[in-house]
Amino acid sequence: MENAPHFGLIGLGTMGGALALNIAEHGYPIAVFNRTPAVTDSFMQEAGPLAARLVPTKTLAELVAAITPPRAIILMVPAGPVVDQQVKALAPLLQKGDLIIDAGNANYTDTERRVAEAKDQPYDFMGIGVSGGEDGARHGPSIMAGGTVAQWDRVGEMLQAISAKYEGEACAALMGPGGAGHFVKMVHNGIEYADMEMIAETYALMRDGMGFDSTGIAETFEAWNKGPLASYLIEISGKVARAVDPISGGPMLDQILDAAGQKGTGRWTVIEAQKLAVAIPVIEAAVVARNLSAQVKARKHGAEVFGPQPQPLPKGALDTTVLEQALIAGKILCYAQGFDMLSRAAAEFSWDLPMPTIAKIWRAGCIIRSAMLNDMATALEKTPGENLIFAAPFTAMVKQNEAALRQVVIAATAAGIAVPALAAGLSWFDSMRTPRGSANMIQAQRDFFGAHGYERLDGKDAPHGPWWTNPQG
Ligand SMILES: NC(=O)C1=CN([C@@H]2O[C@H](COP(=O)(O)OP(=O)(O)OC[C@H]3O[C@@H](n4cnc5c(N)ncnc54)[C@H](OP(=O)(O)O)[C@@H]3O)[C@@H](O)[C@H]2O)C=CC1
Ligand SMILES: O=C(CO)[C@H](O)[C@H](O)COP(=O)(O)O
Repeated sequence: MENAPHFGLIGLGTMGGALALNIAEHGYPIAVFNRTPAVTDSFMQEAGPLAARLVPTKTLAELVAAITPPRAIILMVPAGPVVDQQVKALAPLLQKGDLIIDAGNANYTDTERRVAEAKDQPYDFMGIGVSGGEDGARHGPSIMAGGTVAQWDRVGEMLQAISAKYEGEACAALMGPGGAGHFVKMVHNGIEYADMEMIAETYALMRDGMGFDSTGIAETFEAWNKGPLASYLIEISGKVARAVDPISGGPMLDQILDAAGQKGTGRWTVIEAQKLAVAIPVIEAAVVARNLSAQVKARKHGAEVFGPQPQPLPKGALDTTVLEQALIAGKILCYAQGFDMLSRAAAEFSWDLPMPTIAKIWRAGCIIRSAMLNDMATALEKTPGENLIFAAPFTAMVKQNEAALRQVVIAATAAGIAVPALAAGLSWFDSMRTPRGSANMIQAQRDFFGAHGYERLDGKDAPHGPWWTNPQG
């Protein structure tokens, strides 16, 4: 080997193996370790010429010994206790200046804790969010790093080298200290859930409401991928709609159980949004939809008791242009909520989250990459602190597509086709343009039963009442 490695990686699974090859391909020698040694053997056998820049090791001690200090060791293992176990096992082997980088989908609160714990330890700790799936990890992911400027100065060059490039710009950047990188990755995944759910809702409308076959559905997604909705998720939706089941010979989608899995990042986004008291109803609806999808038996029982839904839409109720416009509106509303959550978190945690940069590093490499993110980056740059729906060109796009979103939600609701995320987006939008809402009723109720007080519109003093403020029971 030409140069001894300064980098190491633990966990040669889907992401870790691909990331190690990507790092080696960019000229950084790297030592690798996997819990199951046979995986390391087959990884090395399949590495081809890149094997020359890889050092396979069979114990953690061997791994550490193979890396020249100061070491940077990437963990690509399941989030949660496994990360703590790995850190605990590595700690006695490390020395001052060594750095552990958790690149999995950690909960940002765990990252904050691990950074704090590292202060009394020989090693340093940072958490980075990586998006792009296996292909992204291998050929260029989007990387949301959390840590100090000194840590970024140390590993940022490598992270930028291996990251995706958007018109030559690296899709890797420092988000802020501690858990900031994992927080941004968490919100990325929340948006990913919502994007996927809204696409699935348009799929249901085409399949159940409009009677499209899989070819019609695939052709629609393919056409949308040439317009404002152009994105990785629309692209793969077209591909999965076209895929044929090798067993039945019919559409693959028709053979897949309608129960969505989830590993937690979407749920965490919703939990953190509630803690911040920020409204992200499209993402919340997407998480709820995954929860409901898993209730396969209950949904079957519901159909037996109440009669099955959905019904086909009346002929001509919707067309693919209206559906596309509804999805454009829903997508903008969802991203407006996601970016709002990020800016509220930045204020709450005193993080200087680089909002335009976040949109920029999501333009390539990550699962939610899309054509729209370039305009979002510009909008966040030109009108900092402004909600995306109030920023050009998105105000105009929402105005253009709002009627279609309403038409779709009304038609779907009438036919019993559940569109929770699209409907949540519309409801949020309606709330955001209602100057006189209904919360005066809530304030009056709160004051009635709990003497919680309220503000008068005319600004005059209003201690309580005039209702009964101490009801029995
Ligand atoms: N898959 C994806 O699209 C993405 C995943 N991520 C995140 O990346 C991380 C890794 O995911 P992924 O590569 O998909 O997972 P895989 O299941 O493919 O790989 C997991 C790796 O962790 C190792 N591992 C599992 N349990 C232990 C343990 N108890 N002790 C030591 N090593 C262990 C496995 O080793 P062994 O071979 O011995 O089982 C394997 O190398 C996760 O945090 C995930 O959320 C992030 C972005 C995208
Ligand atoms: O981080 C990712 C993509 O960005 C992973 O693929 C993650 O597993 C997706 O989340 P879930 O498994 O909950 O659908």
